[in-house]
Amino acid sequence: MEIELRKIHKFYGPVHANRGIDLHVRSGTIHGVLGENGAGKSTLMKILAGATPRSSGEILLDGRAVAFAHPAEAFRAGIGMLYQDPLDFPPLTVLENFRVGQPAHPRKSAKAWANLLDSLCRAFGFYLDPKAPMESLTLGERQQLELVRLLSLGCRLLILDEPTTGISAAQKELLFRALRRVAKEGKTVLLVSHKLEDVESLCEHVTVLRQGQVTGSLSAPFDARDILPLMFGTPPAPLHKSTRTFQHVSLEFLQVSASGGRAGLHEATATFRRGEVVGLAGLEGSGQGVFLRLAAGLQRSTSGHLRLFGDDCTGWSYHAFRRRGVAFVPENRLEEGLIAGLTLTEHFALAACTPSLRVPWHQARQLAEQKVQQFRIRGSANSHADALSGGNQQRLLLSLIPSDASVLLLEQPTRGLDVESTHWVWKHLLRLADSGVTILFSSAELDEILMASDRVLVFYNGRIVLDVDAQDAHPDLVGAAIAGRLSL
Ligand SMILES: Nc1ncnc2c1ncn2[C@@H]1O[C@H](COP(=O)(O)OP(=O)(O)OP(=O)(O)O)[C@@H](O)[C@H]1O
Repeated sequence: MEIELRKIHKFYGPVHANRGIDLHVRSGTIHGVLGENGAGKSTLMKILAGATPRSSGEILLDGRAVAFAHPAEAFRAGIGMLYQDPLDFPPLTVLENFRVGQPAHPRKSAKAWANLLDSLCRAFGFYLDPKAPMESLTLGERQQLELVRLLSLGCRLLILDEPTTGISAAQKELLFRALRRVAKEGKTVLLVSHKLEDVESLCEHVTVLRQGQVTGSLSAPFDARDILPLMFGTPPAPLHKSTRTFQHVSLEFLQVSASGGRAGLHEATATFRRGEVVGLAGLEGSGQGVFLRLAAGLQRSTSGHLRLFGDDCTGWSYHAFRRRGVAFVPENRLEEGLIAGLTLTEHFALAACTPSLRVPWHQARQLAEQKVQQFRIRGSANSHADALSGGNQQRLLLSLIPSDASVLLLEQPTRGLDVESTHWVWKHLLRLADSGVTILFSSAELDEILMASDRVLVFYNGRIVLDVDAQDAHPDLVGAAIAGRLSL
């Protein structure tokens, strides 16, 4: 399917998110759309997928002008979009999710649907248990299911919004192989990303957006020196880490085991100190998620002990951890971290958690306005959390971290952020660490782990298999540990 977008404009009230965008994508190609946070990429893709109306401009599919009032219309025209957080139904099984949107075949048995799913998965090298509850799947697996579902429904243009954030390197490789195959079969793929490496390894063409406008279109082979100025104007400043020493113990894990995730956690022992930044690496579901949630009181251990500032905190509730200064920033911003439909002011009013029944609106509003400035959130105190771009939602989440936090636990703190926002987030976090906050974070990006950590813990199959200081954390060593080729 050949796509041509002409002079697309989109206003969200006063926000001019797309400012006359032209985009031409040839049939059977993989085309990248790159841009920093808030550049207008998701808006443009949502317009193409019928999820939001354009303010003006034209869309041509195979030379024919189209107008979609609804995603279902775009879908019927062969356009499918795989969102950053796939739009699936967590309480349903894999097979039930696969059947969503499929035409009714009263005589087609569950077995026949399972066989269809199985054959599609096999073709791409995916393995998905049709009976598994959706909520037990990793993000990468949820993506795989959505991909085969969209293809089985006859999509000829696949739009993927930041598909490689939060998935493992192995899952990324599988996904890229699948997308190359899809393009070879003549389908068109649009890949929205911040990551040059993804575009370099997958795309034949790339269009770069900045502040709602196209700043350039390039064809492979790409050179980062050409692309970065198109994305950011001037290249972002490199991250500077101060050298710190760590003495006082804040958090301890002593032989802690727990169930949950894909591999659970087995006899984890580790000690963390004030001011230390510790990166938790590992393939998705290798135990690092369970580890963070245990430290936040969101999950209970089955054996072992946890200590917080010397006190045994095994079995404490989330609120007990919270009262002792533990703050948790989840990966799923809109599902767990923020509340869609509530404004920034309402978020600060909720976070204030006063024991009285009176809501401190005035203070909450002032705080929201102050944080918008301080965290450079593109929005206002009245903006709804779900109306912010992904990067701005992350800034809002960080601005909600209580000022008295002494242990900060973050899942994928820069997931979906561009290079500049990633640097901004880390500068902010390292300032907190400098003031004595212990920071534990998980990330699917090895670069981020190596860039920001004072110490690296690698999880494999539910166990900590490597615990090293940053200066000894060579990419080869950490990579081998992640891949399970190392045991302590
Ligand atoms: N529903 C909405 N209501 C109001 N403003 C919006 C809405 N959706 C997006 N915006 C604004 O439009 C601009 C472009 O946002 P968009 O999500 O398209 O950017 P993006 O390039 O996809 O960013 P990110 O990579 O951070 O997701 C931003 O300023 C954003 O705050």
